[in-house]
Amino acid sequence: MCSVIRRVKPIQRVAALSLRPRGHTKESSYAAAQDRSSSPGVGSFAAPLCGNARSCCSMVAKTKGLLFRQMFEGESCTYTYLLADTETREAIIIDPVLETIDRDLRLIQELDLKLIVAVNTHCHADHITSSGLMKKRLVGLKSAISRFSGASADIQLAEGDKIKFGKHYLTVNNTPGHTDGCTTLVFGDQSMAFTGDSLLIRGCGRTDFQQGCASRLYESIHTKIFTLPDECLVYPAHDYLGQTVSTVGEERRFNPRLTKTKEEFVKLMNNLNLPKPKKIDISVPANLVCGLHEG
Ligand SMILES: N[C@@H](CCC(=O)N[C@@H](CSS)C(=O)NCC(=O)O)C(=O)O
Repeated sequence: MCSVIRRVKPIQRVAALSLRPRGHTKESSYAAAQDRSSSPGVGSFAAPLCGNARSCCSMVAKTKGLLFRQMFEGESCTYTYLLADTETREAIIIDPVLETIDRDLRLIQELDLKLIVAVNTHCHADHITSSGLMKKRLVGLKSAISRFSGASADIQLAEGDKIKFGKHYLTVNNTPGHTDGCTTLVFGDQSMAFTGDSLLIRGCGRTDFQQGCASRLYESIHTKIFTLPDECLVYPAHDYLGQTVSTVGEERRFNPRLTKTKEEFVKLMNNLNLPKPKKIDISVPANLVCGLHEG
C-alpha cells in the first residue's frame, strides 16, 4: 500500500504568475447545460448556471483544522478542489485544469500553502490537467492518478492508498466504469467524497468511450459510494447545471439513473447518444502524460 508520507517543509516557489483567471462564461455553461438537460435520465428541472457559481454553495465541509475550497472552470464545467491542513499548511489539489493554473497557484501562494500532491480522479477526456505544468512551477509537488488509468504520474494510486496532507488524508476507492482508472477519493472521516466523473449530482459519468462500461459503473457506485454514510458530502468533477454539492443519501434516493435497476441503467447508458466532448482528441493524449503533451 502506497502512502504519501508527510515531507519536511518543502520549499516551494510559485513561478511566473500571469494572473489571468478565466471566468465562467455565460455561453459555455449554457451550452453545456443544454447538453446535459437533454440527456435522458438526467433531471431537466434545474435552471442552467448563468451567474456566479460561488453563490450557489449551500453545504460545505466543516472539519476542524481543514481548509477547503471548491473552484470552477467554466469552459469544461470542471470543479477543482483544494484541501489543506491549517496547521502544517500542507495541501493537495484535486482535478486542476490547465486554463485555471494561474488562479489556483495564486490562491495557494496567497494562503501560504505547501502543495504536495496534485491528484487527478481519472484521465479526463474533456479538458487538459494542469498537474504536469504545476509540477514545473512548484518545487516538491508530486502528481498522482490511478495505476489503472494508463497515465504517467509520480504516484500510481491503488485501492486503499492514503493521500496524506498534515493530519488529514484521502482514501483511494477504485470506482471504474466511466474509465478503467476512475477513483473516488474519500476524506478520512467519510464526511466528503470526491467522486470525479463516477457519480455526478443527479447523474453519472458517461460510459461510451475510454473503456466505459455501464454495468461496472453501476456496481462501483452502489458498492463503493452508496455504502458511505448518508451525510457524506458528494463533490463531483463536473456539473453543468450550477449544482455544487450533494450527499450520498440524496443521490441514493433521487439520482434518476442510479435509482434504476442495473438492467435499466445499462440500457439507458447505452442509449444516451451524447455528442463527443469537444476536446477529447487533444485531452486524452495530453492527460496520459500529466497534461504535458507537446504534439
Ligand atoms: N459538453 C462537454 C462534454 C460533456 C460530457 O460528455 N461530460 C462527461 C464528463 S466529461 S468526459 C459526462 O460523463 N457526462 C455525463 C452526462 O450525462 O452528460 C464537452 O464537450 O466537453
